[in-house]
Amino acid sequence: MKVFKFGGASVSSAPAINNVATIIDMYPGKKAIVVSAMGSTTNALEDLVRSYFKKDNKKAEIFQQIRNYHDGIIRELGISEENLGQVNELFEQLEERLERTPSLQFDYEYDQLVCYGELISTAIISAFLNEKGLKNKWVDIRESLRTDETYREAIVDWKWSAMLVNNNFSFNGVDLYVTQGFIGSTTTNQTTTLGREGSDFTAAILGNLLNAESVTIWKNVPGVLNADPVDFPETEKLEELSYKEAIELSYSGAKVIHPKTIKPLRNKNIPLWVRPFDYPDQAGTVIHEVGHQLDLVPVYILKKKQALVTLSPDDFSFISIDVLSEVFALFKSRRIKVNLIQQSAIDLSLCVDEPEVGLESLVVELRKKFDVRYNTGLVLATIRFYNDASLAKMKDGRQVFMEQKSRRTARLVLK
Ligand SMILES: Nc1ncnc2c1ncn2[C@@H]1O[C@H](COP(=O)(O)OP(=O)(O)O)[C@@H](O)[C@H]1O
Ligand SMILES: N[C@@H](CC(=O)OP(=O)(O)O)C(=O)O
Repeated sequence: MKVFKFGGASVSSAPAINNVATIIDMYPGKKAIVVSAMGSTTNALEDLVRSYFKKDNKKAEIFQQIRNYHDGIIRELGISEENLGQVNELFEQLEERLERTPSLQFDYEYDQLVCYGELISTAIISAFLNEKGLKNKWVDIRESLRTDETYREAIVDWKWSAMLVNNNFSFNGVDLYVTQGFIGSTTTNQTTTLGREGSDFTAAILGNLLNAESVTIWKNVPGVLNADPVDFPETEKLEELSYKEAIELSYSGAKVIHPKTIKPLRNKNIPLWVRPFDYPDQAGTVIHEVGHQLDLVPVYILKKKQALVTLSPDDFSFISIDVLSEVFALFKSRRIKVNLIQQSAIDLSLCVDEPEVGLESLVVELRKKFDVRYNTGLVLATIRFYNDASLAKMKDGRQVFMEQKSRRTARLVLK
Protein backbone atom coordinates (compact mmCIF):
# COMPACT_ATOMS: atom_id res chain seq x y z
CA MET A 1 0.00 0.00 0.00
CA LYS A 2 0.96 3.64 -0.46
CA VAL A 3 0.35 6.76 1.61
CA PHE A 4 -0.49 10.04 -0.16
CA LYS A 5 -0.66 13.36 1.65
CA PHE A 6 -2.45 16.45 0.34
CA GLY A 7 -1.74 19.71 2.18
CA GLY A 8 -3.87 22.82 2.61
CA ALA A 9 -2.76 24.34 -0.70
CA SER A 10 -3.72 21.13 -2.54
CA VAL A 11 -7.29 21.17 -1.20
CA SER A 12 -7.91 24.92 -1.10
CA SER A 13 -10.50 25.11 -3.90
CA ALA A 14 -12.91 22.97 -5.92
CA PRO A 15 -10.52 22.67 -8.91
CA ALA A 16 -7.72 21.61 -6.53
CA ILE A 17 -9.96 18.93 -4.99
CA ASN A 18 -10.89 17.73 -8.47
CA ASN A 19 -7.17 17.36 -9.07
CA VAL A 20 -6.89 15.24 -5.90
CA ALA A 21 -9.47 12.89 -7.46
CA THR A 22 -7.49 12.83 -10.72
CA ILE A 23 -4.29 11.91 -8.87
CA ILE A 24 -5.99 9.14 -6.86
CA ASP A 25 -7.43 7.77 -10.10
CA MET A 26 -4.03 7.92 -11.81
CA TYR A 27 -2.38 5.68 -9.23
CA PRO A 28 -4.39 2.49 -8.69
CA GLY A 29 -3.77 0.20 -5.73
CA LYS A 30 -4.38 0.34 -2.00
CA LYS A 31 -3.90 3.80 -0.54
CA ALA A 32 -4.34 5.78 2.66
CA ILE A 33 -4.90 9.48 1.92
CA VAL A 34 -3.89 11.99 4.58
CA VAL A 35 -5.47 15.42 4.17
CA SER A 36 -4.91 18.80 5.86
CA ALA A 37 -7.40 21.60 6.51
CA MET A 38 -8.45 23.50 3.38
CA GLY A 39 -6.31 26.51 2.38
CA SER A 40 -5.58 28.65 5.42
CA THR A 41 -8.44 27.29 7.54
CA THR A 42 -6.06 26.44 10.40
CA ASN A 43 -5.05 30.12 10.60
CA ALA A 44 -8.73 31.12 10.64
CA LEU A 45 -9.41 28.55 13.36
CA GLU A 46 -6.51 29.96 15.37
CA ASP A 47 -8.22 33.38 15.18
CA LEU A 48 -11.43 31.69 16.29
CA VAL A 49 -9.70 30.10 19.30
CA ARG A 50 -8.20 33.43 20.34
CA SER A 51 -11.59 35.09 20.08
CA TYR A 52 -13.30 32.24 21.99
CA PHE A 53 -10.67 32.32 24.70
CA LYS A 54 -10.76 36.11 25.10
CA LYS A 55 -14.58 35.99 25.00
CA ASP A 56 -14.71 38.89 22.56
CA ASN A 57 -17.55 39.35 20.09
CA LYS A 58 -15.82 38.20 16.89
CA LYS A 59 -16.27 34.44 17.15
CA ALA A 60 -19.63 34.26 15.36
CA GLU A 61 -18.25 36.27 12.44
CA ILE A 62 -15.07 34.14 12.16
CA PHE A 63 -17.13 30.94 12.39
CA GLN A 64 -19.40 32.19 9.59
CA GLN A 65 -16.42 33.05 7.35
CA ILE A 66 -15.05 29.53 7.80
CA ARG A 67 -18.47 28.03 7.09
CA ASN A 68 -19.01 30.20 3.99
CA TYR A 69 -15.61 29.27 2.56
CA HIS A 70 -16.35 25.53 2.88
CA ASP A 71 -19.94 25.93 1.64
CA GLY A 72 -18.61 27.67 -1.49
CA ILE A 73 -16.29 24.75 -2.22
CA ILE A 74 -19.05 22.20 -1.54
CA ARG A 75 -21.38 24.03 -3.95
CA GLU A 76 -18.73 24.19 -6.66
CA LEU A 77 -17.96 20.50 -6.24
CA GLY A 78 -21.69 19.79 -6.58
CA ILE A 79 -21.86 17.35 -3.64
CA SER A 80 -25.48 16.38 -3.08
CA GLU A 81 -27.16 17.34 0.20
CA GLU A 82 -27.85 13.72 1.15
CA ASN A 83 -24.09 13.06 1.36
CA LEU A 84 -23.35 16.08 3.54
CA GLY A 85 -24.75 14.77 6.82
CA GLN A 86 -21.33 14.33 8.40
CA VAL A 87 -20.05 17.74 7.25
CA ASN A 88 -23.12 19.47 8.70
CA GLU A 89 -22.77 17.53 11.94
CA LEU A 90 -19.13 18.59 12.31
CA PHE A 91 -20.05 22.26 11.83
CA GLU A 92 -22.81 21.85 14.44
CA GLN A 93 -20.33 20.27 16.88
CA LEU A 94 -17.92 23.16 16.36
CA GLU A 95 -20.68 25.73 16.87
CA GLU A 96 -21.86 23.94 19.98
CA ARG A 97 -18.32 23.88 21.42
CA LEU A 98 -18.05 27.62 20.92
CA GLU A 99 -21.07 28.08 23.23
CA ARG A 100 -19.27 26.39 26.14
CA THR A 101 -17.26 28.38 28.67
CA PRO A 102 -13.56 27.82 27.91
CA SER A 103 -11.33 26.23 30.52
CA LEU A 104 -8.26 28.18 31.61
CA GLN A 105 -5.95 26.07 29.45
CA PHE A 106 -5.40 27.79 26.13
CA ASP A 107 -3.42 24.95 24.50
CA TYR A 108 -6.13 22.43 25.40
CA GLU A 109 -8.92 24.61 24.02
CA TYR A 110 -6.82 25.25 20.88
CA ASP A 111 -6.65 21.55 20.02
CA GLN A 112 -10.36 20.94 20.71
CA LEU A 113 -11.31 23.59 18.12
CA VAL A 114 -8.51 23.63 15.55
CA CYS A 115 -9.02 19.90 14.79
CA TYR A 116 -12.25 20.77 12.95
CA GLY A 117 -10.25 22.07 9.98
CA GLU A 118 -9.00 18.58 9.18
CA LEU A 119 -12.20 16.78 10.24
CA ILE A 120 -14.34 18.93 7.94
CA SER A 121 -11.96 18.89 4.96
CA THR A 122 -11.71 15.09 5.02
CA ALA A 123 -15.49 14.69 5.40
CA ILE A 124 -16.03 16.88 2.31
CA ILE A 125 -13.33 15.16 0.26
CA SER A 126 -14.47 11.67 1.26
CA ALA A 127 -18.06 12.48 0.22
CA PHE A 128 -16.88 13.99 -3.05
CA LEU A 129 -14.64 11.04 -3.94
CA ASN A 130 -17.44 8.57 -3.15
CA GLU A 131 -19.79 10.48 -5.45
CA LYS A 132 -17.13 10.37 -8.18
CA GLY A 133 -16.97 6.58 -7.87
CA LEU A 134 -13.68 6.57 -5.93
CA LYS A 135 -15.08 4.46 -3.11
CA ASN A 136 -13.36 5.20 0.15
CA LYS A 137 -13.72 4.90 3.90
CA TRP A 138 -13.45 8.02 6.07
CA VAL A 139 -11.46 7.31 9.22
CA ASP A 140 -11.24 9.51 12.31
CA ILE A 141 -7.51 9.33 12.93
CA ARG A 142 -8.09 10.26 16.58
CA GLU A 143 -9.27 6.68 17.12
CA SER A 144 -5.89 5.39 15.88
CA LEU A 145 -3.22 7.94 16.62
CA ARG A 146 -2.63 8.06 20.36
CA THR A 147 -0.53 10.77 21.92
CA ASP A 148 0.43 12.17 25.29
CA GLU A 149 -1.27 15.29 26.69
CA THR A 150 1.16 17.91 25.39
CA TYR A 151 -1.55 19.94 23.69
CA ARG A 152 -0.41 21.71 20.47
CA GLU A 153 2.81 19.66 20.31
CA ALA A 154 1.67 16.17 21.24
CA ILE A 155 4.12 13.26 21.40
CA VAL A 156 3.02 10.08 19.62
CA ASP A 157 2.52 6.89 21.63
CA TRP A 158 3.93 4.49 19.05
CA LYS A 159 2.92 1.25 20.81
CA TRP A 160 -0.76 2.11 21.20
CA SER A 161 -0.91 3.71 17.76
CA ALA A 162 0.67 0.67 16.05
CA MET A 163 -2.07 -1.59 17.33
CA LEU A 164 -4.94 0.79 16.61
CA VAL A 165 -3.68 1.88 13.17
CA ASN A 166 -3.32 -1.71 12.03
CA ASN A 167 -6.87 -2.50 13.23
CA ASN A 168 -8.45 0.58 11.71
CA PHE A 169 -6.56 0.52 8.39
CA SER A 170 -6.83 -3.21 7.78
CA PHE A 171 -7.63 -2.85 4.03
CA ASN A 172 -10.16 -5.66 4.48
CA GLY A 173 -12.60 -4.93 1.67
CA VAL A 174 -11.36 -1.32 1.52
CA ASP A 175 -8.87 -0.01 -1.04
CA LEU A 176 -8.92 3.66 -0.16
CA TYR A 177 -8.95 5.36 3.24
CA VAL A 178 -9.34 9.12 3.74
CA THR A 179 -8.09 10.49 7.04
CA GLN A 180 -6.81 13.62 8.76
CA GLY A 181 -3.27 14.83 9.18
CA PHE A 182 -2.08 16.86 12.17
CA ILE A 183 -4.52 15.56 14.83
CA GLY A 184 -4.56 12.72 17.34
CA SER A 185 -6.01 12.01 20.74
CA THR A 186 -5.02 11.06 24.27
CA THR A 187 -5.96 7.76 25.90
CA THR A 188 -8.87 9.65 27.50
CA ASN A 189 -10.09 10.73 24.02
CA GLN A 190 -9.13 14.38 24.26
CA THR A 191 -8.08 15.78 20.89
CA THR A 192 -4.45 16.77 20.45
CA THR A 193 -2.46 18.29 17.58
CA LEU A 194 1.07 17.43 16.50
CA GLY A 195 2.38 20.97 15.89
CA ARG A 196 1.69 23.30 12.96
CA GLU A 197 2.23 21.77 9.54
CA GLY A 198 2.20 18.34 11.16
CA SER A 199 0.24 16.50 8.45
CA ASP A 200 3.43 15.40 6.68
CA PHE A 201 4.37 13.74 9.97
CA THR A 202 1.01 11.92 10.13
CA ALA A 203 1.65 10.54 6.64
CA ALA A 204 5.05 9.28 7.80
CA ILE A 205 3.57 7.69 10.94
CA LEU A 206 0.99 5.81 8.86
CA GLY A 207 3.68 4.85 6.36
CA ASN A 208 5.81 3.41 9.13
CA LEU A 209 3.03 1.59 11.00
CA LEU A 210 1.45 0.15 7.86
CA ASN A 211 4.81 -0.73 6.25
CA ALA A 212 3.91 1.31 3.17
CA GLU A 213 5.87 0.78 -0.02
CA SER A 214 6.20 4.59 -0.29
CA VAL A 215 4.85 7.87 1.05
CA THR A 216 4.13 10.74 -1.36
CA ILE A 217 3.54 14.30 -0.22
CA TRP A 218 1.95 16.35 -3.01
CA LYS A 219 3.15 19.96 -2.94
CA ASN A 220 2.69 23.16 -4.89
CA VAL A 221 6.36 23.06 -5.99
CA PRO A 222 8.19 20.75 -8.47
CA GLY A 223 9.90 18.91 -5.58
CA VAL A 224 12.52 19.84 -3.01
CA LEU A 225 14.32 22.86 -4.44
CA ASN A 226 17.64 24.33 -3.39
CA ALA A 227 15.74 27.28 -1.87
CA ASP A 228 12.20 28.41 -1.17
CA PRO A 229 10.94 29.95 -4.45
CA VAL A 230 9.06 32.54 -2.36
CA ASP A 231 12.41 34.02 -1.26
CA PHE A 232 14.69 33.15 -4.20
CA PRO A 233 13.67 33.87 -7.81
CA GLU A 234 16.01 31.22 -9.25
CA THR A 235 15.91 27.71 -7.82
CA GLU A 236 17.00 24.25 -8.87
CA LYS A 237 15.13 21.03 -8.19
CA LEU A 238 17.03 18.34 -6.27
CA GLU A 239 16.38 14.95 -7.93
CA GLU A 240 17.21 12.90 -4.85
CA LEU A 241 18.20 13.41 -1.25
CA SER A 242 19.43 11.07 1.46
CA TYR A 243 17.35 10.80 4.63
CA LYS A 244 20.20 12.53 6.45
CA GLU A 245 20.28 15.47 4.06
CA ALA A 246 16.49 15.80 4.17
CA ILE A 247 16.40 15.83 7.96
CA GLU A 248 19.12 18.49 8.04
CA LEU A 249 17.28 20.69 5.54
CA SER A 250 13.88 20.39 7.18
CA TYR A 251 15.27 20.88 10.69
CA SER A 252 17.06 24.04 9.53
CA GLY A 253 13.71 25.43 8.42
CA ALA A 254 13.06 24.29 4.82
CA LYS A 255 9.29 24.38 5.06
CA VAL A 256 8.70 21.92 2.24
CA ILE A 257 8.79 18.94 4.66
CA HIS A 258 7.90 18.85 8.34
CA PRO A 259 11.14 17.92 10.18
CA LYS A 260 9.58 14.98 12.06
CA THR A 261 8.60 13.28 8.78
CA ILE A 262 11.95 11.71 7.99
CA LYS A 263 12.75 9.54 11.02
CA PRO A 264 9.74 7.13 10.84
CA LEU A 265 10.43 6.54 7.14
CA ARG A 266 14.19 6.18 7.46
CA ASN A 267 13.72 3.61 10.22
CA LYS A 268 11.76 1.37 7.86
CA ASN A 269 13.65 2.35 4.71
CA ILE A 270 10.46 3.69 3.08
CA PRO A 271 11.05 6.19 0.25
CA LEU A 272 9.47 9.63 0.58
CA TRP A 273 8.44 11.32 -2.67
CA VAL A 274 7.88 15.07 -2.80
CA ARG A 275 5.88 15.57 -5.97
CA PRO A 276 4.22 18.45 -7.82
CA PHE A 277 0.49 18.51 -7.27
CA ASP A 278 -0.08 20.46 -10.50
CA TYR A 279 2.01 18.08 -12.65
CA PRO A 280 1.27 14.64 -11.16
CA ASP A 281 3.11 12.73 -13.86
CA GLN A 282 6.41 14.44 -13.00
CA ALA A 283 8.77 12.59 -10.66
CA GLY A 284 9.55 15.31 -8.11
CA THR A 285 12.24 14.50 -5.54
CA VAL A 286 12.85 11.16 -3.88
CA ILE A 287 14.26 10.93 -0.38
CA HIS A 288 15.77 7.55 0.32
CA GLU A 289 18.89 5.68 1.34
CA VAL A 290 21.70 6.96 -0.88
CA GLY A 291 24.77 4.78 -1.07
CA HIS A 292 27.07 7.44 -2.55
CA GLN A 293 28.14 10.93 -1.54
CA LEU A 294 25.67 13.46 -2.93
CA ASP A 295 27.24 16.35 -4.75
CA LEU A 296 24.65 19.05 -4.22
CA VAL A 297 24.51 22.68 -5.27
CA PRO A 298 24.37 25.15 -2.34
CA VAL A 299 21.00 24.86 -0.61
CA TYR A 300 19.62 27.99 1.06
CA ILE A 301 17.22 27.91 4.01
CA LEU A 302 15.81 30.98 5.74
CA LYS A 303 14.26 30.73 9.18
CA LYS A 304 12.43 33.96 9.87
CA LYS A 305 11.13 35.63 13.07
CA GLN A 306 14.32 35.04 15.00
CA ALA A 307 15.64 36.87 18.07
CA LEU A 308 19.29 37.03 19.08
CA VAL A 309 19.74 37.24 22.85
CA THR A 310 23.18 37.87 24.32
CA LEU A 311 23.77 37.29 28.03
CA SER A 312 26.75 38.17 30.22
CA PRO A 313 26.80 37.23 33.92
CA ASP A 314 26.50 40.37 36.07
CA ASP A 315 29.49 39.49 38.23
CA PHE A 316 31.89 38.83 35.31
CA SER A 317 31.92 35.07 35.96
CA PHE A 318 32.50 32.60 33.12
CA ILE A 319 29.75 30.98 31.04
CA SER A 320 30.00 27.70 32.95
CA ILE A 321 28.02 24.50 32.47
CA ASP A 322 25.83 25.62 35.41
CA VAL A 323 25.03 28.90 33.70
CA LEU A 324 24.25 27.06 30.46
CA SER A 325 21.91 24.58 32.13
CA GLU A 326 20.13 27.36 34.05
CA VAL A 327 19.60 29.39 30.86
CA PHE A 328 18.43 26.39 28.84
CA ALA A 329 16.02 25.34 31.61
CA LEU A 330 14.46 28.80 31.46
CA PHE A 331 14.04 28.67 27.67
CA LYS A 332 12.65 25.15 27.92
CA SER A 333 10.08 26.14 30.54
CA ARG A 334 8.85 28.83 28.15
CA ARG A 335 8.88 26.44 25.17
CA ILE A 336 11.23 28.71 23.23
CA LYS A 337 13.33 26.86 20.67
CA VAL A 338 17.05 27.65 20.59
CA ASN A 339 18.41 27.35 17.05
CA LEU A 340 22.03 28.45 17.36
CA ILE A 341 24.42 29.24 20.20
CA GLN A 342 27.81 30.88 20.44
CA GLN A 343 29.80 31.48 23.57
CA SER A 344 32.93 33.27 24.70
CA ALA A 345 34.35 33.66 28.20
CA ILE A 346 31.58 35.88 29.51
CA ASP A 347 29.12 36.17 26.62
CA LEU A 348 26.47 33.67 25.61
CA SER A 349 24.50 34.39 22.42
CA LEU A 350 21.38 32.42 21.55
CA CYS A 351 19.43 32.69 18.34
CA VAL A 352 15.86 31.64 19.18
CA ASP A 353 12.42 31.49 17.57
CA GLU A 354 10.92 34.84 18.51
CA PRO A 355 7.94 34.04 20.73
CA GLU A 356 4.59 35.59 19.76
CA VAL A 357 4.34 36.98 23.28
CA GLY A 358 6.58 36.86 26.31
CA LEU A 359 10.00 37.92 25.03
CA GLU A 360 9.95 41.04 27.23
CA SER A 361 9.05 39.06 30.35
CA LEU A 362 11.81 36.55 29.54
CA VAL A 363 14.28 39.41 29.30
CA VAL A 364 13.06 40.78 32.66
CA GLU A 365 13.66 37.32 34.16
CA LEU A 366 17.13 37.04 32.61
CA ARG A 367 18.10 40.55 33.77
CA LYS A 368 17.92 39.34 37.38
CA LYS A 369 21.25 37.58 36.76
CA PHE A 370 22.66 38.77 33.47
CA ASP A 371 23.41 41.81 31.46
CA VAL A 372 21.08 41.25 28.48
CA ARG A 373 21.18 42.64 24.94
CA TYR A 374 18.77 41.47 22.28
CA ASN A 375 17.60 42.06 18.69
CA THR A 376 14.37 40.88 17.13
CA GLY A 377 13.04 40.49 13.58
CA LEU A 378 16.14 38.62 12.39
CA VAL A 379 16.63 35.79 9.91
CA LEU A 380 18.67 32.65 10.53
CA ALA A 381 20.12 31.68 7.14
CA THR A 382 21.57 28.21 6.64
CA ILE A 383 23.59 27.28 3.55
CA ARG A 384 24.28 23.58 3.12
CA PHE A 385 27.24 22.91 0.78
CA TYR A 386 28.22 26.57 0.96
CA ASN A 387 30.98 28.17 -1.07
CA ASP A 388 32.38 31.70 -1.26
CA ALA A 389 29.89 32.82 -3.89
CA SER A 390 26.84 31.55 -1.99
CA LEU A 391 28.06 33.16 1.24
CA ALA A 392 28.62 36.49 -0.52
CA LYS A 393 25.16 36.26 -2.11
CA MET A 394 23.51 35.67 1.26
CA LYS A 395 25.33 38.53 2.98
CA ASP A 396 24.81 41.02 0.17
CA GLY A 397 23.09 44.16 1.51
CA ARG A 398 22.41 42.60 4.91
CA GLN A 399 23.82 43.20 8.36
CA VAL A 400 25.49 40.07 9.80
CA PHE A 401 24.96 39.56 13.55
CA MET A 402 26.55 36.14 13.88
CA GLU A 403 28.29 33.63 11.60
CA GLN A 404 29.21 29.97 12.11
CA LYS A 405 30.72 27.52 9.66
CA SER A 406 31.29 23.79 9.77
CA ARG A 407 32.69 21.67 6.92
CA ARG A 408 29.42 21.63 4.99
CA THR A 409 27.14 24.16 6.61
CA ALA A 410 27.29 27.91 7.11
CA ARG A 411 24.80 29.62 9.42
CA LEU A 412 24.29 33.35 9.55
CA VAL A 413 22.07 35.53 11.70
CA LEU A 414 21.06 38.44 9.48
CA LYS A 415 18.93 41.52 9.25
N1 LIG B 1 13.61 23.97 -0.32
C1 LIG B 1 12.32 24.10 -0.68
N2 LIG B 1 11.85 23.47 -1.77
C2 LIG B 1 10.57 23.56 -2.15
N3 LIG B 1 9.65 24.30 -1.47
C3 LIG B 1 10.05 24.96 -0.38
C4 LIG B 1 11.40 24.89 0.07
N4 LIG B 1 11.50 25.62 1.20
C5 LIG B 1 10.29 26.11 1.46
N5 LIG B 1 9.40 25.74 0.51
C6 LIG B 1 7.98 26.12 0.52
O1 LIG B 1 7.23 25.01 0.95
C7 LIG B 1 5.94 25.13 0.42
C8 LIG B 1 5.33 23.75 0.57
O2 LIG B 1 4.34 23.48 -0.31
P1 LIG B 1 2.80 23.39 0.07
O3 LIG B 1 2.14 22.73 -1.08
O4 LIG B 1 2.33 24.74 0.52
O5 LIG B 1 2.79 22.41 1.31
P2 LIG B 1 1.62 22.00 2.28
O6 LIG B 1 0.31 22.48 1.70
O7 LIG B 1 1.73 20.52 2.29
O8 LIG B 1 1.95 22.64 3.58
C9 LIG B 1 6.16 25.69 -0.98
O9 LIG B 1 5.08 26.45 -1.41
C10 LIG B 1 7.43 26.53 -0.85
O10 LIG B 1 7.14 27.92 -0.79
N1 LIG C 1 -3.58 22.29 8.86
C1 LIG C 1 -2.41 22.20 9.71
C2 LIG C 1 -1.61 20.95 9.41
C3 LIG C 1 -0.82 20.91 8.13
O1 LIG C 1 0.14 20.18 8.02
O2 LIG C 1 -1.20 21.70 7.14
P1 LIG C 1 -0.40 21.79 5.69
O3 LIG C 1 -0.26 20.39 5.18
O4 LIG C 1 -1.27 22.65 4.85
O5 LIG C 1 0.95 22.43 5.99
C4 LIG C 1 -1.58 23.47 9.60
O6 LIG C 1 -1.93 24.34 8.79
O7 LIG C 1 -0.64 23.63 10.33
